Amino acid sequence: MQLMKNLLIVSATEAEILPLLRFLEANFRTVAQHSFQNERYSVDILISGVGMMSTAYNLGVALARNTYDAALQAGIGGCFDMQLPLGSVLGVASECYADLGAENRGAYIDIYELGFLQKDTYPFTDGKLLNLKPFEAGMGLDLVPAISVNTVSGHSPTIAARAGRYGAVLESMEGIAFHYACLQQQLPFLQIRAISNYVTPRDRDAWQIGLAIRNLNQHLQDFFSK
Ligand SMILES: O=C(O)c1cccc(C(=O)CC[C@H]2O[C@@H](n3cnc4c(=O)[nH]cnc43)[C@H](O)[C@@H]2O)c1
Repeated sequence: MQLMKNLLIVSATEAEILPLLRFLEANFRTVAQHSFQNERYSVDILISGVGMMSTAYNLGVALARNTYDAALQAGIGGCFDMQLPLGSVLGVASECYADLGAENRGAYIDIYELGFLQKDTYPFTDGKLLNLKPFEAGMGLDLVPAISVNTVSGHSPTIAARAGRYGAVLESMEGIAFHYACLQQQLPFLQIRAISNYVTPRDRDAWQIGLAIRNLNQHLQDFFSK
């Protein structure tokens, strides 16, 4: 007999996860608001808010209230690699802070150089939060490095500095909070991001948010339809 898996899906905004919500409403039993079940899965959807602080708080509350077998973070994100098509869906192999530190005129001093955090203090490994055992081995996605920011990169010198320093493929505003909480709880996890925009000087008209949300949610629906 197969045991039911208890999953938490975290999304910053309802818009990013609305198609999956509609799918679950239509195909699963609704047991409470944003809480669904079928024979194989119990799925809670948490709208965590944009940014690391509200994600950390709301995720902490959810993890204190319930016991989960795994957590997914599903959202859109910016991409440093222009060879990857907009709308591509990727998993995240590692996360790191990219704007927690101090400015020194044109230079950036990170939290480690400032001496407030050690690069290898658990759950950090060389300053990164690694996902070494991704949920369902990454759900068929390519796994890439990501950074988290409070301020979306939108100025050429900042973009060049962050791209050079971290070698990341993806940028979001919540990923590190999710990795941190899951690693601390020793909870299997996977962060999934669909590329809504390239990380360039701000050009909101070029963002493909609808395409990214469709592809992200299709990937999740395919997973629950298997
Ligand atoms: O305008 C809309 O219709 C809309 C619908 C759903 C979501 C949004 C967002 O703006 C979500 C913000 C969310 O996206 C992540 N994100 C996207 N691109 C980047 C980026 O280049 N750098 C950092 N974060 C990015 C971020 O995690 C926000 O939570 C709009």
